[in-house]
Amino acid sequence: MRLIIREDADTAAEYIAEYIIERINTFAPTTERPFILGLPTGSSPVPIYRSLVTAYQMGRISFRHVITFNMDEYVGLPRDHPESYYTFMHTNLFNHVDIDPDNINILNGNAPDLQEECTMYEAKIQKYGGIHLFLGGVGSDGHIAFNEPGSSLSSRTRLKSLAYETMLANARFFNGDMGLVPRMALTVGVQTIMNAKEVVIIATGASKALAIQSAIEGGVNHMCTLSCLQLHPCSLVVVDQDATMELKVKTVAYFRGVERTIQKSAKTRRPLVQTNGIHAEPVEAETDELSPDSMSSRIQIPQSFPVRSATISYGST
Ligand SMILES: N[C@@H]1[C@@H](O)[C@H](O)[C@@H](COP(=O)(O)O)O[C@@H]1O
Repeated sequence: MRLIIREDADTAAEYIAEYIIERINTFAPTTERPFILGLPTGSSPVPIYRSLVTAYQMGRISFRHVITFNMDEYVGLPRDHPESYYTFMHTNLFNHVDIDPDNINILNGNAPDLQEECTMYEAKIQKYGGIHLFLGGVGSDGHIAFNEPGSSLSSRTRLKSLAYETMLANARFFNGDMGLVPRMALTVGVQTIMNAKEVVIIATGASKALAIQSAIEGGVNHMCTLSCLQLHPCSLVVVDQDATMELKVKTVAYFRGVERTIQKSAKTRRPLVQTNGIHAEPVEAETDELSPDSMSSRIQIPQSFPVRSATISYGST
């Protein structure tokens, strides 16, 4: 897992938007070989979608050959309800870019047979050969998609009851009225996300700090389903300063050091290392350039240290 820390929510979102643009453009999708993108809802991804729309308007990205699969949808909320995830995605992204409506996949929370809907969704993802990049957010209790605490780490797309904490958090979208928040949702499973070739998570704000601490410094645990990413060969978590508040100084220093090393290596333009089928930056020992105000400046970094390429390169464990 890699952790990228940015000053605030906007710069964290900007980082991810640029990352997605780079991934899609490098992939150079076509009709025969589309890019398969998993997408989340929630307030955290909104600035990412805003940046993607701007990039599209500037001609920097096209969604013509991108196929999307959304993470989840409420059960029983009409599709055109202002708070349905269908409406959210169209308002924030799909209505503003050149995506083919046939390439948009969102679970139907009003399907006559919800189990069948979930089974078909999984099958459709498989049909396309899996998801290339799954973007996600995280709940304050560490849930990913709607995989609430206690979810099976081997779960697939299915019907879930929402946790009280999630309903409380989402009540803000329903005029603060808990009674209006749907109690159930369809959601991709933890394993559905784990099967993506790459997973990128946005987590911003102090309310996510405990979840981030648990997912990064704790063990793999079904009470914080985001922690499953520790087992993913290519996962990236992008946070703002506030979301790091519960992390150890040493943890923050380590991940900042990794990023600096990668940036330095990129500048020297050494040949790329291939890790898990994805291009990675080469490894180089970190020796200097600690900014005086960074937490890392209080930590002694040896002149050189052995680093496994998989530890420090993009797509690290
Ligand atoms: N199902 C969604 C999650 O996918 C999302 O990550 C979470 C956090 O949302 P926010 O970004 O608004 O904090 O909200 C909901 O529970």
